[in-house]
Amino acid sequence: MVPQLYIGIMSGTSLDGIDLVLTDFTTKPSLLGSCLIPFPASLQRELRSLAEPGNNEVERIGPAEHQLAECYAAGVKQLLKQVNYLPEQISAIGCHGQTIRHRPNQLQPFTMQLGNMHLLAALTGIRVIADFRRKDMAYGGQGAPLVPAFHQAVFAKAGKNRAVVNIGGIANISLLQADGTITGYDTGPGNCLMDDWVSLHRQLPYDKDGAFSAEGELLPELLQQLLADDYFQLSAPKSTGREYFHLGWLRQKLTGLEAPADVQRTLSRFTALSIANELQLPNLSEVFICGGGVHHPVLMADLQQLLTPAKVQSSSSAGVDPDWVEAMAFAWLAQAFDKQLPGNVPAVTGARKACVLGVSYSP
Ligand SMILES: Nc1ncnc2c1ncn2[C@@H]1O[C@H](COP(=O)(O)OP(=O)(O)OP(=O)(O)O)[C@@H](O)[C@H]1O
Ligand SMILES: CC(=O)N[C@H]1[C@@H]2OC[C@@H](O2)[C@@H](O)[C@@H]1O[C@H](C)C(=O)O
Repeated sequence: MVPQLYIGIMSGTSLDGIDLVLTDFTTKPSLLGSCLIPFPASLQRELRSLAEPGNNEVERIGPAEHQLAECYAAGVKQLLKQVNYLPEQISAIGCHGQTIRHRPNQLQPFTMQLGNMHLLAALTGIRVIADFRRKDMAYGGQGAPLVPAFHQAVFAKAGKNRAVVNIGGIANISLLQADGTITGYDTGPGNCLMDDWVSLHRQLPYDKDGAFSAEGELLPELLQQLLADDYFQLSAPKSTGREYFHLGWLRQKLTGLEAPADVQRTLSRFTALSIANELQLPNLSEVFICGGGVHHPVLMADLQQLLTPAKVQSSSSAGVDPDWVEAMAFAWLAQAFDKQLPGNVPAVTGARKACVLGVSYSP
């Protein structure tokens, strides 16, 4: 059997760094190695700033894409060294790129992921598959979320209603039903508002182990304000991003008199509720959590309380490391491209048809 080794690269909305995995798809998907490359601080600042509509973006995108490709390539080199593989043994890299704008609902919808993929192919000597979202959008889809097809491939179990929840910057769910049907969408913020708030008040990049949330008391009125936002009333298909859920959005809901720790506690409850409200299915037996939110104990405890009797657990209990699911999904999408299999799920994104997603960049 010819080995099918694919590298997946994901740098998500949290901008915490670049996730890389080497995945073997020769039989069932198996993780051979992984690493996280932090962004140089200046690039992280620039990407954060490019994700907010501002000035002179065209001139700034070029160098940012170049530097991003260099960081992705350095990550690939580190990963290959770590697992002791050579570039020529790798079938392809599936690279998500860095989302700086996602506007699926306007008259001329668009989504933009940065990364000079030609340069990544040239620097690594490995073929790159990228630009996964825009074909789905060309057929009327949201272009997101795209992980549900991969979630189905690895988490679905005949006869069981299961849900997979990715809690990154933004949270998205996949509902894998007993009869094989699949739905899913972005539920709203994952960690992004908690990250913004703890960074403002404690100068920390994130609420490590939920410590700041655990200090505060729930503010029921604020919670209702947050949940009353229009996004939560929209029906699926729907997807969102940092251009919608950001500090300015949160500030509009505050009186200014709240204690910071109470706001943080309320944000973690709000995140849990905005996810759990979408998972109220009869006979939902298991909920698998992946993404960085799995490490936030206050959030996880709230989710378990809100979803009982379903069992809320890390995706590791289904044999998939929660920190690498998204990067594995982009390795999986690259192998789907090579097999010319559809990567989107029209019932999820709203696209008019199932499509092979991605564009190939040869070295
Ligand atoms: N020990 C921890 N305690 C609390 N929160 C944590 C911990 N570790 C990670 N996180 C949270 O997880 C976030 C990163 O999650 P992840 O890497 O899944 O996001 P992402 O992939 O960038 O986002 P998205 O899925 O929206 O693209 C951090 O910003 C932080 O909020
Ligand atoms: C436009 C974009 O980058 N969306 C991301 C983001 O992060 C989580 C959520 O919002 C999801 O819609 C998507 O990522 C995953 C990988 C997806 O497409 O399934």
